[in-house]
Amino acid sequence: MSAQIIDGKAFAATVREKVAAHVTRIKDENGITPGLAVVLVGEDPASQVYVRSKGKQTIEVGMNSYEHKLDADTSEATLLALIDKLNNDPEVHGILVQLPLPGHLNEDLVINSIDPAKDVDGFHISNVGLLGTGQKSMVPCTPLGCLMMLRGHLGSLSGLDAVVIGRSNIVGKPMAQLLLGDSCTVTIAHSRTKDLPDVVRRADIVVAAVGRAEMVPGDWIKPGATVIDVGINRIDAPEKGEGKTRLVGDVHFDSAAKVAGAITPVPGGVGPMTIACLLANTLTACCRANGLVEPEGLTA
Ligand SMILES: Nc1nc2c(c(=O)[nH]1)N[C@@H](CN(C=O)c1ccc(C(=O)N[C@@H](CCC(=O)O)C(=O)O)cc1)CN2
Repeated sequence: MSAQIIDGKAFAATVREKVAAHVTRIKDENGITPGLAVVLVGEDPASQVYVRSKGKQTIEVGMNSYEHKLDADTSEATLLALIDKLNNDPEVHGILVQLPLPGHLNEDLVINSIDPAKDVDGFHISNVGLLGTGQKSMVPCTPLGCLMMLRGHLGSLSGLDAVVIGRSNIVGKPMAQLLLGDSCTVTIAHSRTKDLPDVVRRADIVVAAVGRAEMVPGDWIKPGATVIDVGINRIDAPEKGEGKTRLVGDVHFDSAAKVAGAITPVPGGVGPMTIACLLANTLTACCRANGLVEPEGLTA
């Protein structure tokens, strides 16, 4: 293995430290405590873990955490009424509805009912439009975390060839916008892209966000490229014992690490940055709502 490992846990710890320091300052100087409301509908086990972790980390950086756990059969009207209440609560600066939602709920409708200024996920159509036009917005947490790690590792991204594999609204599209904002030449590749291996081989930066275990092998990677693996896929691991599983990314780590200049691991890469950036976004939303100076280096 020759690639440098980009340690997402260490990056996330630094982000949380910066957030905590700024939270202390605005509490002391302005008497304001940022508050994050997280809404979970249903009992999806992974979502329960993420929501618990979000609540714990919110409190650890000194912010207020408000958790709303609703039954899986909650009606759309009930969920929208809760969001309306949170939109109008001055103690709540950030609102997040954990995804995925149960199938009977219209995800777009729910997300677009959140006050864009409190939309710490950056999924509201207003924030999508602001980001796409290079204006100040709330930036989706996972792509923001990827950008912070790329900047931290490479310094300037200007002029680099970047390929984003995956075109989801949550990761692929906003990631491409952020890379463009940092003056990369950006290609968005997806399941219909012709000659995907050749497209990836041209890239100085590869962001893999397709959700297919180990889909990108090392021989697709340009020597020295920086590889950011967004995928979190659970696969069988018979080598660990019967019925055991392990997490892998969208990139085949062992072969890619032999060629890349740097690579994020799974777990311990992009994932921890997602929650750290949620805390950063909540702080940013609080500062904007109160006309306070925004913390430096915590947004795009
Ligand atoms: N409203 C939202 N819903 C979802 C988002 C989101 O950003 N906003 N992202 C994902 C889930 N997610 C946060 O919500 C998330 C996923 C993974 C991790 C993480 O730290 N992963 C670890 C591995 C965890 C494990 O062992 O299973 C890692 O990669 O090291 C954090 C947050 C979907 N929903």
